This record gives sequence, structure tokens and C-alpha cells, in this order.
Amino acid sequence: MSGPSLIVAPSILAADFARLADAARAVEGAADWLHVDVMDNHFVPNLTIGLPVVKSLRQATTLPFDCHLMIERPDHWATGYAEAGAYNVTFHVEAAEDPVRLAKDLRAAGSRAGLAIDRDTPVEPYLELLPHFDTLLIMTIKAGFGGQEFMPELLEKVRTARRAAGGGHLELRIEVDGGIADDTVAAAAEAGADAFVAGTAVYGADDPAEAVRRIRRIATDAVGEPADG
Ligand SMILES: O=C(CO)[C@@H](O)[C@H](O)COP(=O)(O)O
Repeated sequence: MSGPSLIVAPSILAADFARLADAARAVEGAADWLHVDVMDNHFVPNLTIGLPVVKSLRQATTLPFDCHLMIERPDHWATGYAEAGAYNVTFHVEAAEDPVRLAKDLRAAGSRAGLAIDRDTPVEPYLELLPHFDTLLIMTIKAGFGGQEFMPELLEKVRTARRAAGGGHLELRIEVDGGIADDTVAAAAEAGADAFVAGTAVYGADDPAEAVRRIRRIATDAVGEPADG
């Protein structure tokens, strides 16, 4: 796996939307990616930001963008986020017409490709798609809102996906999203996740950068980290 062995990605959904650039800069040097939740009020019952904001914010921080598209018609919209400079663009399997085609289009447009699975969607039918993706995002809540309670039973999907990925044989990040905090991240790491989205736990903290470092420390302590990681 190239890059750091564990990824922490603060979700700006929990930040002050009037000060997104400040929120991004507050975790530079501590976070690996900045998680950007795009919601269209159709795929989920919430409306956040779209491409114009992502383009502007891209100029304001050095952090790689991890764009999580909770939108309908990702086949139409997703490559725009890659073209806008997102490092990783993740779309929902429940919304995509042709996930493999879209993964190829995203890579051709210059980003990594991520597949997201919402709370009520099993992972098994999609395991065969994993070789086409760089990231598998497993929701540990129902997609749509921050600040929800972590659902440990959803970690079974992480275990299943990690087994299918051959314990690291397949270059696949398994990202968990929803309720990740000091008291939940170890279980997620032990289940096989290696990328952790945290909104409330980071931007609800007095010191967001320190909150990121703490989450990383707890995850690392739970699974260990190679010396060259
Ligand atoms: O995708 C989502 C919500 O749908 C997440 O990225 C949330 O932003 C996570 O927030 P917390 O649960 O960490 O507060």
C-alpha cells in the first residue's frame, strides 16, 4: 500500500460552513485527507455543497480531497470532482448505473476511485467489483447526517471486505465513515479498516489537529504500524 498505513480524514460536514478554508487549514499537517461530503437532497435528505465550493476550497488547502458523493446520477457528476482536483472520488453503489465504468472514468480523469456502501446495503454482492477500486467506504451509520451514533454491527462488512481483499494483497483502502471517535476507532481498525472519517470528533473538539492525532494514535495502537509506514 503506498502512502501512510493509516489515513485520518476529517469531515468538513461538522465544520462551520462559513469558514471552510479555516477548517481545512486547521488540520493541515495532522490529517491525511480532507473528507468532503457532497449531498444533493435526493440520494440523502440533506443538502451540503457541490462542485463550485469544492473548486474554491481546492485553492485554499494543500490537503488531498476525499470527496464522498451522496448524490443521484454519480455517473453524470462524479468525474467533475476528479477534474476539479479531488484525490479520491467515492460514489454510492446504490446510485450508480455502471460502477466499473465510472471507476475507470474517474481514474482517467485523474483521481482514485471509491465505492461507498450505505448502512442497509450488504457488501457481498459487490466484492467482485473491488479490484476496480482504490477505496471501499463502508458507512457505519445511515448516510446523510453527521453526529450519529456509531453502529458496531456494521463492522462485519469491513471484516468481509478485508478478507476478500486478501488482508492487504489487493491494494484497497477500507474507509469507515460515521461516528468515528476516540472510543470507536480501535474497533474499526481491528476489523480491518485503514482509513477513518471523523467529523464531530474532530471539528467538535477544541483542538481539531490534536483530535486527528489522537484518533490516529488510538487506531495505530490497536493494530500496530510497520516501522517504514
Ligand atoms: O457521510 C457522512 C454523513 O453522511 C459523514 O462523513 C459524516 O460527516 C460523519 O460525521 P460524524 O459521524 O463523524 O460526526
